[in-house]
Amino acid sequence: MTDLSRICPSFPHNELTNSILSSTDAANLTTGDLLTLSLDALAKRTGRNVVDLRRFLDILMRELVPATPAPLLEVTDGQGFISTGDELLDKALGGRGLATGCITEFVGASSVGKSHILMQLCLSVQLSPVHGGLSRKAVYISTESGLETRRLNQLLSHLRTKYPDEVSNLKSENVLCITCGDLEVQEHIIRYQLPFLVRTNNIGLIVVDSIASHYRAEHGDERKMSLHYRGNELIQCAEILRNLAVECGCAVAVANQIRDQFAKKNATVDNHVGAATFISSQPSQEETRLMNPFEEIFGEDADVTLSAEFQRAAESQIDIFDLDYQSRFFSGWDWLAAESSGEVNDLKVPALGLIWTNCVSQRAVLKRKASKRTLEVVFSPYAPSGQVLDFEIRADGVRGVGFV
Ligand SMILES: Nc1ncnc2c1ncn2[C@@H]1O[C@H](COP(=O)(O)OP(=O)(O)OP(=O)(O)O)[C@@H](O)[C@H]1O
Repeated sequence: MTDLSRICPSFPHNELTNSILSSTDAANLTTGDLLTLSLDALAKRTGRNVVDLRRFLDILMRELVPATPAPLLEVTDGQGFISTGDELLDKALGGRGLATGCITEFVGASSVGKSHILMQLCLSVQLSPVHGGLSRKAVYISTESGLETRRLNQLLSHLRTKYPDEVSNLKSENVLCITCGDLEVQEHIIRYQLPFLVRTNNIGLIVVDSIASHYRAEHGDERKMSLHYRGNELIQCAEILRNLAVECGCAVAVANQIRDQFAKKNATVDNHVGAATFISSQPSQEETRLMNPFEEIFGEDADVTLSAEFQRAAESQIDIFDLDYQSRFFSGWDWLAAESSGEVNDLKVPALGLIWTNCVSQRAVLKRKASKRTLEVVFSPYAPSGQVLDFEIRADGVRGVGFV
């Protein structure tokens, strides 16, 4: 590869890398091609199998991604923040809460607490700056079941009790709610209605809960989801959100329910065919029941979620590795380590790919194991990554318990 020695002088040469490099050279591929083409495309162009290519790419990515994290941005005078209302949660996000002017993504499985945090922010933004708000309203775009007004009102009444001097500012009407029934409506709203709403209503926070559900619903059943197809739609919506954040000085917070794909415990993932790794068989009812340790991850809904998702995956032989390879890398999931330790049984990747990751300035991953919930900022210009905060969901909001 002609440009690799220039871009990555420290690239390690061994039997595997030299052999792949000779194939990529022959196919005239640049380092950029290697980072952007799908594994399928690379396999076709080089005639190499995806397992070797993946190993090679993992090595390449490790070399390219600096071992020391980039320094955090200094907070400038113009930079706004919305406090989450919880000191530890604010700290996890960099000290003062959710930054304005960019997109922050909260990633996690169902019931982990994404909506709770987002609702809390919809109220916090209404507080005056002295209490961590912006004295502005919020737009809540719901792509699922709509805004849970009962929960919002519960949070609201707690906040009003906490800040009696802010009662006149804190109103549920200050959370403008839009529900989108399908992807077309979602895109139409983000493209046309949202900009008008934000510019004319003193909006300090835009929430999308959740960004991926319609993309998953409308493209999810295809065996190979096309990142290119989704990418165009996504990039345009993300650009609108980001531009509004910058132009209007508001924060954008999106929930992203991770895409959950399953393989049976103890290496059922056994069949590498081209870019696809197949889940080998549909589990029996008994097997499905036995796998309900997944409840730890998915909470009380695990029965329903797991069996339905698993069966769909097994029936359609969903390709679990071809999708979102880069996204998985950026979300810190180490395929090689998981493979070698035989833990290829808990595959959870954000539903959207690299193209979406590139639009997001901050990503916080929420996890749940039994009753314990954690939040970790994976990347952020203001918060150090790797800090894991234990948190609880309470009627008065999300509360940090302590850093792990
Ligand atoms: N009023 C409430 N008070 C306390 N906890 C609540 C309240 N309403 C819901 N919960 C709990 O909060 C948890 C998190 O729910 P939440 O809706 O925030 O999850 P989520 O991550 O947004 O899930 P999804 O992706 O399915 O929307 C759930 O376990 C739920 O039972």
